Amino acid sequence: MSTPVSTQAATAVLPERRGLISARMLTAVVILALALSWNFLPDFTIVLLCYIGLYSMVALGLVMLTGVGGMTSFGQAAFVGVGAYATAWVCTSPMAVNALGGLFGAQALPWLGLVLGFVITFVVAWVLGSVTVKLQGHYLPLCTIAWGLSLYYLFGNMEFLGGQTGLTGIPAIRIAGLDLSSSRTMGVVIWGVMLLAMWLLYNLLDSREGRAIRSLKGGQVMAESMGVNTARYRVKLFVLAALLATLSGWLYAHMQRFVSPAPFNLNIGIEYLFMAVVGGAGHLWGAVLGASIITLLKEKLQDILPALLGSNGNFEVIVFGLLMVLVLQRFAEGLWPTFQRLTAGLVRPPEKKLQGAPQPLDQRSLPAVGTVLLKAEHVIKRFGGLVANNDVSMQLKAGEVHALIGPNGAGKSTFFNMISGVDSPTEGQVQLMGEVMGDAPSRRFAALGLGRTFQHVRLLGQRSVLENVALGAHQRAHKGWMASMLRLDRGEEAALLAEARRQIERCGLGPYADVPAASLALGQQRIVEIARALASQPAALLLDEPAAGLRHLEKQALGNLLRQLRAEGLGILVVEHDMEFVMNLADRITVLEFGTVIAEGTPAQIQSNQRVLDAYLGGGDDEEAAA
Ligand SMILES: Nc1ncnc2c1ncn2[C@@H]1O[C@H](COP(=O)(O)OP(=O)(O)OP(=O)(O)O)[C@@H](O)[C@H]1O
Repeated sequence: MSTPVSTQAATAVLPERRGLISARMLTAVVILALALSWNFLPDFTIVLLCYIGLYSMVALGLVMLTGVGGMTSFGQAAFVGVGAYATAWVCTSPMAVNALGGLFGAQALPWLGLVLGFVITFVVAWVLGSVTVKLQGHYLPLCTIAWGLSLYYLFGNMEFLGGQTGLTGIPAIRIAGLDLSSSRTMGVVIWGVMLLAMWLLYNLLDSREGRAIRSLKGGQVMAESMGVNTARYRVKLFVLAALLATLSGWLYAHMQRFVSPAPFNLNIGIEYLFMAVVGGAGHLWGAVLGASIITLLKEKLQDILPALLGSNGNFEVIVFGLLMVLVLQRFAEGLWPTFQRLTAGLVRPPEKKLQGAPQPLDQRSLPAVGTVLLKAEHVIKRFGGLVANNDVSMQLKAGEVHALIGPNGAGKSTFFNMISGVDSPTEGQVQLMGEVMGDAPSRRFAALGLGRTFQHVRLLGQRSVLENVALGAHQRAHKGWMASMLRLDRGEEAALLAEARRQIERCGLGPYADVPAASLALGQQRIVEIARALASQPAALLLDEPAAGLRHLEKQALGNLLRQLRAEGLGILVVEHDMEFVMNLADRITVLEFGTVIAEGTPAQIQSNQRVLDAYLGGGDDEEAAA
C-alpha cells in the first residue's frame, strides 16, 4: 500500500531528455576521429597528446580523491615518481637486469618494473593513507605536501636512483613483438590505458560502491549511518588515486626513456591539482579537460611569456595562479559542468540501463511486535562539566511509536547521538537487538537494523533522489570495487535501484525520483531521508524532527506513513517539537528537561502531567496568566 507524503508543490523540474546525440555516441565519435587522424597528426601534436593522456590519468585519480571523495592531495606527483623510478631501476640497474633479466628475459623487465611500482605504491599509499586520511580540514592537504616533498627528496638523494641526474637508458616497452619506441605508438597505449581507466572509474561511480564513495563528501556521520566504513573507503580511494599516478609514471618513464627528480616535485603536484580543479573535480571528463587546458596553456605560455617579459623563468606558474582564482570565482565546480550546460541542446546525458534480472537483496525478518529493539540504561553524557544526559533510561519496542520531547537544550540530540552510534555514553549502556553497543560505530547500528534521519538534512544534493535512497540499501548488497568496475554487479544494482524506487513511491515522491535531491523543498528532503532509511529495511527507525518544514497535509500524510510502518512491526523513535503531531501519533512519550527524564507515559498521561506542563507545555504561562 502506498501512503504518499509529499503533496507540496515541488520546486523540482523533471529532467528533460533532449539533445541531438547521446553522450556515449559523441564520445565514440571523438575517439574514432582521434584514432583515424592519429597517423596524420604532426609529431609535435602527438607528443602533446601523449602528455595530456599521461596527466589525465593522474588527474582522474584526483577527481576520484578530491572531487568525489572530498579529500585534497598535493602529493600525487610523488606517486608518479614511484612508478617512473621503479621501472627505471628494474630496467637499468645491473643487479636487477642480471637477476630478473636472467630469470624472465629482458623484455619482461618493464612489466616487472610496473609490478614493482604498483607494489611499492600500494604499500606506501596504504600506510600513508591510513595515517593521513583520518585527518580533517587543512591537516590532510598539509600532510600530502609533507610526504610529497619527502618522496621527491628521496628520489634526488638516492645514489642507486642516480641522484639529481637521474637514470638513463630505459628501454621502450614491447607488446606482442611491437616496439613502442616512438611517441606515435606509445601514444596509442597511453590513450588506450587512460580511456580504459576512465571506463573502469565510470563503472565504479555508477554502482553501489560509487554511491558509498560519494557519500564520503556528505560527511562521516551520514556515510557511517548508511553502513559505509568511511575510513576504509578513504584509504582505498587514496590507494586507487596513487596507483593511477604510478601507472602514469611507468608510461612516462618508457616514453621519455630517462627519469630525473624534477617532474615529480611539489610544483607539479600542485599542477595536477590545478588540472582536476580547473577541469571540474567532480567529473571524470573534467580530468581530461583540465589536463588539456593546463598542458596547452603551459606550452603556449612558456613560449610567449619569456619573449614578452624579456627574461627566462617559470612565469606560467603566475598565470596558473590567476587562472585558478578566476575559475574558482566564476566556475566553482570547474569548466566541465559549464561545457555540459553549453552543449545541453546538442548532447543527451547518458541514460542508465540495467540489463539482467535483479538479484535478491539481503532481507531482514522483523522481530515480533513488543520485542525490545533498543534499550538505553542509566545513560550519562558529560561534556566537560556539563551533564547533557543524566541517568536517562528508555526502551523502544517493535510495533510502537515512541516520542522523545523536551525544550531546546534538553539533551535530545545528545541522546539521539548515543543511541545511533555517533557518540558513546560517559556512563551507562545502550543495547540494540540485545547487543551491548559500547563504542560501536554507527555502521554497526545500521547493520543490526537501525535506520535514521538527521535534524539537519544530510543528502547528496547534486545526486538524484533515487541515488540518495539507494545509498540507504548499501548494506543489503555486497559486490565490491572490482565487480563494480567490471560491471559484474548489474543484477545487484538493478535490485538496489528497484528497492530505492519502491521506497520513494511508498513515501509519495515517485515523480521526483530522478531529480537532484537539492532541488526539492526542505520538507520533501526530510521525506527523502525517511525513504533512504527505509531502504535499509530497518527494524528500528529513529527520526530527528521529521515534521519540521512540512505543511499541514504533509504532516498528516507523514503521520499515516509512520502508522503504517508501525503496523508492519517497526519500532519508531521520533524526536519532535510539533506537539500536535506527537500527541496524535505516539504510543509513549519520554520527556527530557536539563538532560533528565522528568516523565514517561502515554500522550494522555503526559498532557496531564503537571511537571511537564510547567517545564514544557506552557503550564507555567497558564499559571502566570491566571495570576
Ligand atoms: N559536543 C558538545 N560539546 C559541549 N556541549 C554540548 C555538545 N553537544 C551538546 N552540548 C550541550 O548539551 C546540551 C544539550 O544539547 P542538545 O543539543 O542535546 O539539546 P536538544 O534537546 O537536542 O536541543 P534542540 O532541541 O535545540 O536541538 C546543551 O546545553 C548543549 O549546549
